[in-house]
Amino acid sequence: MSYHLSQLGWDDRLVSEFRRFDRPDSAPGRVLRADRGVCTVLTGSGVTRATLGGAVMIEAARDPAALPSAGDWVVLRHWPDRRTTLELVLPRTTMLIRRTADKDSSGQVLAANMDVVAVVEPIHPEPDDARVERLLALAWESGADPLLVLTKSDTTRDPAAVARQLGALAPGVPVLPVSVRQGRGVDELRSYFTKNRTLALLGRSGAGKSTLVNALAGTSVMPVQEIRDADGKGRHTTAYRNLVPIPGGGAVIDTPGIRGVGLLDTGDGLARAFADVTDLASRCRFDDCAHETEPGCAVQAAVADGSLTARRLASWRKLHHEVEVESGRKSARLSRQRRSPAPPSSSRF
Ligand SMILES: Nc1nc2c(ncn2[C@@H]2O[C@H](COP(=O)(O)OP(=O)(O)OP(=O)(O)O)[C@@H](O)[C@H]2O)c(=O)[nH]1
Ligand SMILES: [Zn+2]
Repeated sequence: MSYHLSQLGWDDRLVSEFRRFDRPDSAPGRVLRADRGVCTVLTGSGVTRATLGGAVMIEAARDPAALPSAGDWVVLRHWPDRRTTLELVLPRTTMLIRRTADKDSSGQVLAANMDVVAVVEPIHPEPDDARVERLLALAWESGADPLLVLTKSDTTRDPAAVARQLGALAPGVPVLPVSVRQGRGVDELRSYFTKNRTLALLGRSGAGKSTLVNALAGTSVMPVQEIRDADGKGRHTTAYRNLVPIPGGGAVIDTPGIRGVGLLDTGDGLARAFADVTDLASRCRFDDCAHETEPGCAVQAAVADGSLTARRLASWRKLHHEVEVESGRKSARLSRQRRSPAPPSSSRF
């Protein structure tokens, strides 16, 4: 398939970023899939596999978030021995980042440069309020526009009622019930990545993300295929790609079905996901109100009059606590890094 990078959002900003590194043997591309040490990249002349160049490895050793991820715009270099290396990740406009399990609280980038992040939550089995809240905080934190997609809407008689109910957990976020089975909501979802934009899907395994990608792309692109050589030696190829270019323009990024994601909230993702609570808190009598037994606490007043549920307040507290603990760990890591200076920086190429 020949594909113009402009249909994936390659624009003037990226052109000028790329020009700074342009050499006769280099080419720009977008990462379709990132594996350990090797990426599948779409360039103007097709899909290619690239191993990570030295500069990228050095950077990633210091900060795993520097590793290329699906959606990244990158600079490739073609070598005389036909190898292709990924030399540089161009600056990201947005990124979905989760906290990894290691005790250093570093981040893993799930997707980059998307315009919209859809939190995908199934209506069946029962939607999980806390998961929706957590994923929405992650979506806000990415810098992209959040959207809440409720899949399998054919499993309930009144999808609009479920949308209203979950909409209360998503202030300022459009809520879209979708059923691929009945073909409902799919066209509306498509409108989020027209004009060469990129939509990322974030949700638990089984939420229906692959089914959605297939419906949006109009083909069966998602199922994982493992092709083995006839001799059974196990050359392992997979058709699976996290970023799927959509015929006619735009792209969808399917993030891995995640069991749980740790928040790595360095900006205002949590505050925006809980805009209702943040707004109440700004109206408490004391600036440092802990929203417990203080007089004039607008948050507790809202719980008392039923306009804020105790469950949502508890959820907000829990995520806040998590972020505070993690940022404590992160500053410990940064001060350790400062004590051991980085190796001298090498040239990019
Ligand atoms: N009733 C109904 N079932 C659906 C719909 N969309 C998906 N499903 C079912 O939900 C299940 C999970 O769908 P997938 O698309 O594989 O989910 P996923 O989010 O990609 O899961 P992972 O690949 O594990 O990340 C499958 O059995 C689908 O058939 C829908 O619109 N209606
Ligand atoms: Zn208060």
